[in-house]
Amino acid sequence: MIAAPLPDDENARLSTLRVLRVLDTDPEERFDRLTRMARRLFQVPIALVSLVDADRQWFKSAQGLDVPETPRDVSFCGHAILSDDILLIPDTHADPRFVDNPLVTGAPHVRFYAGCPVRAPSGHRLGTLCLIDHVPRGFDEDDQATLRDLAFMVEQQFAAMYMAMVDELTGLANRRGFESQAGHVLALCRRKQWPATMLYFDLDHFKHVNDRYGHAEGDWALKSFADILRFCLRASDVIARTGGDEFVVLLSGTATEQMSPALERVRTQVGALNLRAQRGYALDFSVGDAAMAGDRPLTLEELMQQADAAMYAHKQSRRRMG
Ligand SMILES: Nc1nc2c(ncn2[C@@H]2O[C@H](COP(=O)(O)OP(=O)(O)OP(=O)(O)O)[C@@H](O)[C@H]2O)c(=O)[nH]1
Repeated sequence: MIAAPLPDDENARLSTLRVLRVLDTDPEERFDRLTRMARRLFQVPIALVSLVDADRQWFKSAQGLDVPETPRDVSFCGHAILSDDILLIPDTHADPRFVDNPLVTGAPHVRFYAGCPVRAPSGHRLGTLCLIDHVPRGFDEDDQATLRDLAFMVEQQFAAMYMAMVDELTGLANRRGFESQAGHVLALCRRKQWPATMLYFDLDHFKHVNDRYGHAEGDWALKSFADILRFCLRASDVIARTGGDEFVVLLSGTATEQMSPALERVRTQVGALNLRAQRGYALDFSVGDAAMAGDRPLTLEELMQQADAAMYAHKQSRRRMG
């Protein structure tokens, strides 16, 4: 058996999957309708919407299969997300990548597989719409076109989820996405009595960038700052653009005294960007923090309010200093 290599965009792909907050959610009719349709149209026993997570493939919708997930290293879909086109295995017994795969030699005895990648609007391939049969079979151009159409309909459902949770300009979570993700992470911290720190960033004199250099330049600055946050923080930190030039970050398992290196990295990268880009203005920000100690639980709203107030105080003090 040959396990699939990781796609080049694996980190960004996984963070898109996290932002969607779709993993381990209940079945939904809008996806089940499409897998039912696929099973009927192609006369196959199994049709799935599979999402490829770090170590597993998890099924958002499964017709004809009773397990909610399988390990990633045995998954066919891990291979299918490596390209934009359909992965077609007419007979697994004739394919050295799959002939001794446990999903072939044991249940569900995959003999035929066709998987069409399903992308988020950002372009990252999240998983597939796939068909499985217990006997080898052909799959002509017409079948492939139909599978692509159905996969497109699955993509539209993910696009709707994505738009509700993601800031289109920067690809970070939006306010709603942040509240959903951060709420979940904070609940985990409270349960485990881990500390957490919230950072609230607001760009300085950003209106001036828009007014003087134009909206497109303002957009570039916002995207650049978002990239810096992504680069400087851990994949497990929740990062969002919650308003025009406002960004928030929830660092989980991090006490206030441990968050300074992360903040220093952000400062250093913003300084480096200003030197490198020479756009005629210097990007700068005010920032406030709020901490939750492991033994003193706070709500997300309380943390956000405290961090916002601290940011405002920082901005005022910078203004006074000129
Ligand atoms: N280019 C661009 N600008 C935006 C976007 N959303 C909001 N803005 C602008 O962001 C600016 C936010 O300005 P403010 O927060 O009021 O003020 P500021 O100039 O940053 O001032 P201080 O925060 O007090 O330093 C406004 O000019 C908005 O029009 C966007 O998506 N793209």
